[in-house]
Amino acid sequence: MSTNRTFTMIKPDAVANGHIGAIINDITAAGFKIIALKYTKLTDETAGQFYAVHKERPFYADLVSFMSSGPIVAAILEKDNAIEDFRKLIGATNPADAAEGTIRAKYAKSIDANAVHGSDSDENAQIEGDFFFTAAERF
Ligand SMILES: Nc1ncnc2c1ncn2[C@@H]1O[C@H](COP(=O)(O)OP(=O)(O)OP(=O)(O)O)[C@@H](O)[C@H]1O
Repeated sequence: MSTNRTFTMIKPDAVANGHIGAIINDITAAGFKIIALKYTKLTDETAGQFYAVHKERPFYADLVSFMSSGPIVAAILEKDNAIEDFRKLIGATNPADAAEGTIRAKYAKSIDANAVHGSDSDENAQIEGDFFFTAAERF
């Protein structure tokens, strides 16, 4: 299992608000290399599968319907210390708590519409990347 990769999604709010380019620019400027990239849309079913770990949480239904409400961008990123550095780059889950200059501080509106996803472990980065990309789609 790779320890230098993470998985991200630019969520429907940030796509709808025209922030794809700015967010990808912030990501590459921070030293992440794009290994795979896809503009796509989740259905209720695929969003439910992706977030199955949160099934028992009170916000699960809202999260699934939000994540399938519009197109997203999915990507696998590579950098030393990718998981931790990417979570620093995006900031706290709730943009109200996100440090100045982080992606969520700049582009997110609320805890549910929080602009981006970042994997929380090497294991989940692998699982989440595999959810969206075949081996032939990684470069
Ligand atoms: N209290 C909440 N109310 C509404 N949505 C929430 C709440 N907590 C988390 N979420 C949503 O569920 C997602 C997953 O929650 P988690 O606790 O894994 O946060 P995270 O790891 O910072 O976010 P992500 O997994 O998207 O990077 C969050 O990004 C957010 O969109």
